[in-house]
Amino acid sequence: MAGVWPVAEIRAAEDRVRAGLPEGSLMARAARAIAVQARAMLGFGYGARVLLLVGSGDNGADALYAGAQLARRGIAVQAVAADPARVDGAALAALRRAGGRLIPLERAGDADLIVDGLLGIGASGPLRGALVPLVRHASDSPAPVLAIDLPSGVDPDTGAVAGPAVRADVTVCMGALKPGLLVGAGRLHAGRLLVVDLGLHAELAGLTELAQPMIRRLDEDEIAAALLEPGPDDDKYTRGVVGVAAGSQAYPGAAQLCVGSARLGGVGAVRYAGHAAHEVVRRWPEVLVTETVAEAGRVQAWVVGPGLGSTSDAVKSLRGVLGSDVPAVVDADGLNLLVERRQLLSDRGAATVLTPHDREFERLFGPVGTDRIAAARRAAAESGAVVLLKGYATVVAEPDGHCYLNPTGTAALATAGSGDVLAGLTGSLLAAGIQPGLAAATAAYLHGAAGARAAQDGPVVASDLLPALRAELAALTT
Ligand SMILES: NC(=O)C1=CN([C@@H]2O[C@H](COP(=O)(O)OP(=O)(O)OC[C@H]3O[C@@H](n4cnc5c(N)ncnc54)[C@H](O)[C@@H]3O)[C@@H](O)[C@H]2O)[C@@H](O)CC1
Ligand SMILES: [K+]
Repeated sequence: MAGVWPVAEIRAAEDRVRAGLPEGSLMARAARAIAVQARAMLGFGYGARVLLLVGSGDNGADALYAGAQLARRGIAVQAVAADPARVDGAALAALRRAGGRLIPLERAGDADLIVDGLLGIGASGPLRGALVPLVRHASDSPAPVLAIDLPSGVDPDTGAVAGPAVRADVTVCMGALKPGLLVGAGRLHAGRLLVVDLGLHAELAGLTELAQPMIRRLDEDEIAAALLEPGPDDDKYTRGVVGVAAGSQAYPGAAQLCVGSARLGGVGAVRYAGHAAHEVVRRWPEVLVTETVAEAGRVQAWVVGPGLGSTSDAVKSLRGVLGSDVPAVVDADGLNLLVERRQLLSDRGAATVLTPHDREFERLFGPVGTDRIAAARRAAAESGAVVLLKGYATVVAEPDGHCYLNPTGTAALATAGSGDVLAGLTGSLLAAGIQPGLAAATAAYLHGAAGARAAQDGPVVASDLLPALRAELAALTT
């Protein structure tokens, strides 16, 4: 399990760990890890050329100490400083002793690797002053980029990028994951993530005295563990039945896609209620169909909304689902109908999962803004529902503030019908008995992984996600 920690908590944990160690040893550990990764990226040693971009804080000092280690191995190391008068003196002396040089940007030659040591967790606001041309230099260079702790220009807590920012191939993250590496534009800028163990995690757990970190990123093993496998005593009812109230005469495809994925989340059966019953049963003969939610019979969770439209029948379906005493996923048209009917949420006894994209979110809760985690948390607290805020990195927030940041996904998932598949899958995981926040996070993970899998074979349309989901589930559970 990977905890993700706000900068203030990481700093507090670092201070405690540092207090119990000899001076400089944390930074030495950081520098070693950076140098090892730099050499791995170079693929060769002697004669390679490395350019360090050096800021005025400890991020810059990390770069200089790592550069010193590289220079000792015969690598030609040049350093350019944002402000030469404010670089860490001891770190610069170490680089010079090892044969590295501080030069003005104009004299920087071609490099085989650029190390971004401009800003780490001390960053605040958009890049200022001399940092901007240095970041431009990195963007214009064909050399791969290793970012120390965080790509400079990315907000450590939110991932927001408000101006020029480093695009890293690899980010060597110090001690603990920061939200900015996993969410918003920051995720795109971070590239591949490696976390260096600085002994912070015990301190972080102790500081917060929480059973679970407030923000988490689930890994493959946790997803596999969340998926409940049927036992020998299970039948179709004990495994859970999911109800789908989606699609309409105008949008029968949304019903087919939503039901298509609802079949895959480990339930024993799927019930469909709506005006696309004919199309659903033609595509998926195993599904039990009715015209209305009231006629559908017992289910353990509902999905309502995809392709539902805004007719009086659509409103009836929404009321029927939210009036039930089982967990429900509300997506797409269901969310739009909720805007004028917020009472339906506050009257609920059972759990609700809302799955908005940004525009749907804005209609219900106001603008998302640059802090996607804070936005999802605010909406969850306000609505009492689990809020799954879709995006390149999907955020799932629970009403008490616990969050999951989804690590999977691909831009290829921004395609019509993709959300219908996500909603159906979330509903079936709920019906199978998984807790709402975990069900939403698991669905986002599987959906993202299925998208990436499907994208390997070419352009992705939503129907492709169904076989890819099956393959993903098989890979996880066998
Ligand atoms: N504290 C520790 O024990 C450790 C810290 N480490 C490194 O230290 C880093 C944090 O160091 P610092 O706290 O010195 O902070 P940073 O090195 O991130 O930068 C702080 C400096 O940048 C300037 N700055 C902030 N935002 C700016 C902006 N938008 N434009 C231009 N300048 C800006 C500030 O005025 C300040 O001088 C971590 O990210 C990590 O790389 C590691 O060495 C591991 C150990
Ligand atoms: K950096």
